[in-house]
Amino acid sequence: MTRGCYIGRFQPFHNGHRSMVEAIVDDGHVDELVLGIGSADASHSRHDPFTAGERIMMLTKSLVDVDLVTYAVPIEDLDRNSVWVSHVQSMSPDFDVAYSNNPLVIQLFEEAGVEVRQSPMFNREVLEGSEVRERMIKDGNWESLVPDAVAEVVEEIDGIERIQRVSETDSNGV
Ligand SMILES: Nc1ncnc2c1ncn2[C@@H]1O[C@H](COP(=O)(O)OP(=O)(O)OP(=O)(O)O)[C@@H](O)[C@H]1O
Ligand SMILES: NC(=O)c1ccc[n+]([C@@H]2O[C@H](COP(=O)(O)O)[C@@H](O)[C@H]2O)c1
Repeated sequence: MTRGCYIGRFQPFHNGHRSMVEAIVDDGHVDELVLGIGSADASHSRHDPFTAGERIMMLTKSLVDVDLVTYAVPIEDLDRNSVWVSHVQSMSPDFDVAYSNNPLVIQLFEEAGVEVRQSPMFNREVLEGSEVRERMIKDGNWESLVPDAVAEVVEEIDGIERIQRVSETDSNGV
């Protein structure tokens, strides 16, 4: 039995993330997949509007039809990159391979001796968290970039009102 770990902030979970999970399933290398919710402690900002619990709802409901056992595990950030992989391992079920397209994450796992697999970037011109958040703030068409289940969760939690309101006072970038 082989288990993988795919870490992301998922702010929000979008169709690029969903395509990456589908690529992991098609790859056939793992039987189970841990979804690590990075920056789990962050919420209520332009860059990180949604709580870890809300992100767990988004990805759990978006992946009900996927033929893979998945576990969502919140992972808080640490000040020290050098011990971050140990921190991830301490919070997660054991895994044999990490999935990421993030250069720093890839470097940290490889330096710790963990095999890393990447996927192609899917339609990255628009399938990017910052693009989805920008559209949410500007009342653009963000729904087409996320699974239907994510749009439903955003509606349930009044997510658009939240991100628009925090953006009025949060001058950091999306
Ligand atoms: N369109 C995509 N295709 C393939 N992988 C993606 C895509 N978008 C994000 N990823 C990968 O998924 C992981 C988690 O990404 P993350 O949650 O940071 O999303 P993001 O779209 O890069 O968001 P942000 O703009 O908020 O940084 C990273 O490894 C990232 O490279
Ligand atoms: N030192 C640290 O806490 C550390 C290091 C590398 C990645 N991370 C986190 O891992 C996640 C990586 O996800 P993304 O690929 O979505 O950026 C982010 O939440 C990021 O903050 C944290």
